[in-house]
Amino acid sequence: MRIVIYDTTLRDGSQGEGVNFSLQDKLLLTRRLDEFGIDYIEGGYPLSNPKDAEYFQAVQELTLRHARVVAFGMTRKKHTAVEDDTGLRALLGAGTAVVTLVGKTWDYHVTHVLGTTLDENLRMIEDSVRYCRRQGREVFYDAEHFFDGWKANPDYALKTVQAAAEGGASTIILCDTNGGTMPEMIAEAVAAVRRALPCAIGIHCHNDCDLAVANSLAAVRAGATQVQGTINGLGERCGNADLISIIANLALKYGYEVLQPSSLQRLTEISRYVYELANMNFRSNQPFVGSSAFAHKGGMHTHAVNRDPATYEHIRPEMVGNERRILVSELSGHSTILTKTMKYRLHHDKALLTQILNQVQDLENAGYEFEAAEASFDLLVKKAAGLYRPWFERLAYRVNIEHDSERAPVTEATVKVRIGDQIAHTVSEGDGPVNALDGALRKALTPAYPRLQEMQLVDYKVRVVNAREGTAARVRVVIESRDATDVWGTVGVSENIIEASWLALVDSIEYKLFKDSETEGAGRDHPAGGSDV
Ligand SMILES: CC(=O)SCCNC(=O)CCNC(=O)[C@H](O)C(C)(C)COP(=O)(O)OP(=O)(O)OC[C@H]1O[C@@H](n2cnc3c(N)ncnc32)[C@H](O)[C@@H]1OP(=O)(O)O
Ligand SMILES: CC(=O)C(=O)O
Repeated sequence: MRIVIYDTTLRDGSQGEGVNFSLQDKLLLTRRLDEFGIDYIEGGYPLSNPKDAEYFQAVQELTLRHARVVAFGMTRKKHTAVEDDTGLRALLGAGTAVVTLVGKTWDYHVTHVLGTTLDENLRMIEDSVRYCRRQGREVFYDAEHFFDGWKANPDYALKTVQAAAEGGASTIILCDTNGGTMPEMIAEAVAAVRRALPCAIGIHCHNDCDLAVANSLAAVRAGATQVQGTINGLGERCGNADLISIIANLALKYGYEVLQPSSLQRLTEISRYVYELANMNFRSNQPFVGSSAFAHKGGMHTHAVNRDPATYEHIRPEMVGNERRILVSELSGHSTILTKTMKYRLHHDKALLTQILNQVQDLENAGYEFEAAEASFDLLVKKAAGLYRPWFERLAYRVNIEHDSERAPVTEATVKVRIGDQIAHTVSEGDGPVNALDGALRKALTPAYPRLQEMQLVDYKVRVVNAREGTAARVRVVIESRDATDVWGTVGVSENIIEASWLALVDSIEYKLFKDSETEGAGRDHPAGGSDV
């Protein structure tokens, strides 16, 4: 059986705190959602603002393969003729073949928010739906607060959706607008409405009890055939139902047909695209698509996963476009170290693996953390295995910050290193100490290693690791770097934040030099004429 997926990231998603899509963002996302295979894309609320109204004009220029774009609006104002209602005029002006109308279900909302009678609300619903139908639109009807209305006054709640059906709505979507309903209640009400109405039923849940996904699935099990939600669960208050989890669960756990055959493998990609577009951080523990969703840290887990991933994975990560990761930490056992050092073929040397494991545990005890610093771990392994030869020798560094009342602080770093038999002594200014050190170190090294120009530092995180010691506490600095092909993390720990940054920075540069020499052939560019790796 096929379940229709209705995405409201561009409308309800943008009602989430901190979410604001530009017109260009909205058009880009429309194209991506279409490519991903979404059936209906709710593009916005044309009455609300000029950007949304403009979107519906601009979107007509896009050639979409599959998705249908939907405009959203509310039922006519009380005691207003449909032809004179500005909301309906804006909705129809959007020019979409499908419109979604939201109307009131809960009697309390009708009397206290709309300030009208129960009968007038029924007329508002039926008139509005019928009018849009007469204008040639397919109409979806969002029954706002359906489940609260059902609890308070089920007869009236049912009359409101019957009015929408009378008006000609093709699908009635039951909304858990306040997100406070439990799954059994959702299932019971959906089944009851399904028995009472001739049209298709949909579900639209909010996540205030962290149940929006479970509630949406319960509704489908009770007969709903359309699911509304947003990518990554963006939306008002605690958000909407997360379509990422809904799509994966419908397809993989229940075997429903959803979207297109290739959509599932693109789930991780679309999730991350929306985070990027919304300028939000990824949620690493997000089910199915988070970077930790298939990350194994506990030594016992890694041991078993090496034998068969199904021992600690409910699905194969590639089914949703994600990947398995093995994390190194103080919780690692020999199997983790073995897996992470596979490329060095150290499996025969149990003593060395134990030495590396002990070193990781000691360093983590001293404040290091290798989970996000796999490049520093790689250098540690090289050193322990005798595979490390320095690309340069660090002789000295100095950082100076000058600040007077006349101008903003100026940071200057000086670095002295030996490369082969040459000494390089360089100076650089920067936005801050790390930026200045990075600049000076590169100035010193780039003439010998030009490919360092390809890399850049993309993230810098600092954390106090033993806060009770006050200013003598150690700090951990994690730096993320990237070049055209890879992203890597390095770590440094010290009582001095600049020294911790320097350690992480040097690791980052050394890792890049080793990485390039390993891909291009051992020894390339190495001042000693070749490394053993
Ligand atoms: C559950 C949902 O998420 S529904 C979507 C909610 N989304 C938004 O509110 C975002 C976009 N909203 C907006 O841009 C504005 O609120 C607008 C343009 C829709 C309306 O703006 P305004 O006319 O200034 O009204 P305002 O926002 O103050 O109040 C809402 C009005 O809608 C009326 N209203 C609310 N729901 C309905 C409905 N289903 N049918 C008819 N009228 C309704 C209210 O009674 C109120 O009208 P009143 O001031 O005449 O009493
Ligand atoms: C329609 C809608 O967004 C809601 O009821 O939550």
